[in-house]
Parts: sequence; C-alpha cells; structure tokens
Amino acid sequence: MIPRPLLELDEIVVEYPGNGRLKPGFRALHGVSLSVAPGETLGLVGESGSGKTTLGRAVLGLAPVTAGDIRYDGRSIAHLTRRARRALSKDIQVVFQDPYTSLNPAMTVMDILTEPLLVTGVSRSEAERRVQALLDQVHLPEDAARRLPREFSGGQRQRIAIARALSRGPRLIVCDEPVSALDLSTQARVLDLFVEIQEATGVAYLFVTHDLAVVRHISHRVAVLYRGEVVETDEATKITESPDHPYTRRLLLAAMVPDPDRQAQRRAERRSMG
Ligand SMILES: Nc1ncnc2c1ncn2[C@@H]1O[C@H](COP(=O)(O)OP(=O)(O)OP(=O)(O)O)[C@@H](O)[C@H]1O
Repeated sequence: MIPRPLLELDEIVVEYPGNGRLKPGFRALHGVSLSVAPGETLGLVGESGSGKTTLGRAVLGLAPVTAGDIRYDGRSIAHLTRRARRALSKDIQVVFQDPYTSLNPAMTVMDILTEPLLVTGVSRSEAERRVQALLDQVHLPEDAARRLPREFSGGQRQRIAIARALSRGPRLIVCDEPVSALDLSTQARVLDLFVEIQEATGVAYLFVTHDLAVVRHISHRVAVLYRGEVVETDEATKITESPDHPYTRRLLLAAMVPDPDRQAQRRAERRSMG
C-alpha cells in the first residue's frame, strides 16, 4: 500500500499583493501540485525567480496562498490561525540558506537550542539534556553549548541551525538552499549530515536548491519549477540523467560540471539546441 503523503500541495496559487497603482500584485505560483512522502526528500529545483522560495514559504504559512490547498498529514494547513501554526511548528521546521543571519548572535548555542523546548513547557534540566543529544546528532562537541554563533564556521553554524530544527522531533523540514552559502567540501559534509539524520529519524525534506549536483546527492524525487509552475516531477536519477522537459534539459546543461570532457560535450549539446 502506498503511504499517505505527509505533505500535499494541490493546485496552489500564491499571489503577492500589490500596492494600488504603484505596484501591481504578482502571481509567483500558478497552480502547483506536488507531494512529499514520510521520510522522503523531494528536491525542488529551478532557476532564480522560478518560485522555489515562495513554495517553501507557502508550506510554512509565510506566503499568501490565494487558491488551492496545502495538506499536512491529510489536514488542510493553507490558512491556519497563528496559534494552530505555532502548534504545527513541532512537526514542520525550516533551515534557511544563511547560517550567518539565521542564528541570534547574542544567544549561546545552549539558549538557541533550549528556547524551542522551553516555550513548550519542557523543564530546563530536560531541555539541557536534550541539547547534548542534539549536539551529538549534528557532530558538534559538547562544549559548543557554551559558545556564541560567531565562534563557529559557516558549516558549524549550519549544524547548529539543523540541531535547532530537529529539537522538537519534526516530521518535515523545509530546507531553503541550506548549503549554498558554504564552500564545496563543507557542502558535501552538511549534505551527508542531512542524509544521516533522515536515516536515523525518518524525517522528510522539501529541499529547495538551484544546484543540480546538490539535488542529485540528496533527493529521492525532484520537482522542476519554471516560472511558477511544476514542469516535471520524477525520480532524481531520471531528472538528472534523462529529463523529459526541454526546460529541465536546459537547466541540466547550464549546471556546472567539473569534468572538462563532459563540459565540452554539454557545450556542443547546448549549441545544437540553439
Ligand atoms: N514579497 C514579495 N512580493 C512580491 N513579489 C515577490 C515577493 N517575494 C518574491 N516575489 C517574486 O516572486 C517570484 C519568485 O520568487 P522566489 O524568491 O520564490 O524565487 P526563487 O526561485 O526562490 O529565486 P532565487 O533562487 O533567486 O531565490 C520572483 O519574481 C520574485 O520577484
């Protein structure tokens, strides 16, 4: 039996409001449908401006959904009250792109990681115990808890952000370009951490990225967004090796490949496509 999707987007439209005559409204998503199964990683790719971040924000209740529906575990979440949205943050979490701005610079790692637990009534001693387990899970040393974010590298800060997202045991994490600000070797280690955590906890990821190498590394399936519409959804290997849609092929050809022979081949292919 196919498990019920954890997350379902059903023909969602996101329209940013305008500002009278000064600024017209803008429709960023035009009826997008996709689903994420429990424990699955759905990569979301597309060029700049295609609507990837908007889609992730819609799932988090941060972008105006003007039509269609978003369901989490079968329940509509497109238009929740603030209170219901806060309650849902136990289940749906986010890791943003920039580890330099997403952590409060004035808080120690201990405070950053205990905060989401304390607000839900967990005792301080229990919260601090859980922080040690979280630091272990993201492979940071125990003494990291006493330090401030500025004392860590970009990759380590992203590990702190991941630990914070994990603190209440979510079933889905929206990852918005979470490795794009990191250098290549750090990217690979952080991606491996995402995979390791998924294997250990069964968490699902909606993984937004513009980078096909990243999406290939991390995803089970990939949805390709083009000008606010999903043009193709398929297994990650199919999308990254033999995509059906011409836009996906172009995206693939534009992707950076380090192998010069492959690069030359891609250049020739691109020329022949016009
Ligand atoms: N708050 C907003 N108000 C009006 N338009 C917006 C707003 N946020 C995004 N947009 C527009 O919606 C479209 C999609 O933006 P979005 O940031 O979702 O794309 P993206 O694929 O994530 O791009 P990037 O990879 O550059 O971050 C863009 O044309 C953008 O200008």
